[in-house]
Amino acid sequence: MPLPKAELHLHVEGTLEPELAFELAARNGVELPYADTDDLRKAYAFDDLQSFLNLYYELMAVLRTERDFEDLANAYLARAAAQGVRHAEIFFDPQAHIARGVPMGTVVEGLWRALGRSEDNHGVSTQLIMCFLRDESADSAMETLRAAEPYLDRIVGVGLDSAEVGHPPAKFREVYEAAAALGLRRVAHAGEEGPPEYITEALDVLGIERVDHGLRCLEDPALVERLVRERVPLTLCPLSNVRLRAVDALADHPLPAMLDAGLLCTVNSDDPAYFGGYAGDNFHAVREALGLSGERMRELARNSFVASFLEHDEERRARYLAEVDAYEFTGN
Ligand code: HPA
Ligand SMILES: [Zn+2]
Repeated sequence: MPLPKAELHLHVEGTLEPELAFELAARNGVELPYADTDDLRKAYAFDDLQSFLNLYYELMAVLRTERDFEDLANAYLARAAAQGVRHAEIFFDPQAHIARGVPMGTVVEGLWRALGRSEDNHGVSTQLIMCFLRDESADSAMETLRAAEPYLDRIVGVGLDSAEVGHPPAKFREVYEAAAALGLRRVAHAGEEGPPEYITEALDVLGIERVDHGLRCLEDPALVERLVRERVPLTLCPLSNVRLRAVDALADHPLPAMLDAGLLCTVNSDDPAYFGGYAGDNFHAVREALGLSGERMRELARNSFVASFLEHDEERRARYLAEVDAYEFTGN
């Protein structure tokens, strides 16, 4: 049995495996510019975030109907459950679908067909976090928030993703204020490729409660001190960092130093179909490459539940934490 964990940084569109991409392409009559799944997999060699995003947006063309989004989410939830994920807070990118003529309702209702039954079908509790594309305009983000208003009972919070450099968080001040006024939780990608100043700005201007990635905080000791003092969680994605060349190799990942510094680090998969693994694969990989002890692994699992948005159900959080404490260490 794998170590119980929460997944807090997972783009549902990034769980689109090549086999499902071809199946949905055939179902929807979408032509993919790849001969077969092997040919597609050859395109999974990235130099940086943008080279990944190009393929990520291209493959989304196969997602068209509610059933497509339902199938995508169910495929993820089955894999996540098998790797010990007990709770998942799942990002989605509505602007990338709306731009292709797929309405917000199709995306949210389709995902909900899987998420609404996830506890019964997969034993995984879920929440949805709607991300804005930071390389699109602030007006577009605000329109997206308005389009989501009929679905807010299904959305716990907002996030910010896509190409980071050149798109500082403050661009989205008003939309985050509007999201807060609607009672939504707030997170943002910051310090993945962008500078540590973007992390500070996301905290101060956007009022975020968790930092997605946040790796580059290490360049600013005062910021590290603040993140420790304020117990701000970081959702790290180690296999993603290797594939997008934020670190040279997993053995060089600063996770152990970050834990030693007292940062509230969590380990997540980001875009598992593209980066070589799901949540349990990331746990296993850091344990092997960095020689983490069982107690360190347990700390990461505990952190994932501590950092999750389970304030509406503290009993559940306590139950998950008790599962971590009771876990007998053999693998991950
Ligand atoms: O890793 C990521 N970073 C930024 N945007 C993204 N959108 C999907 N995955 C990512
Ligand atoms: Zn991400």
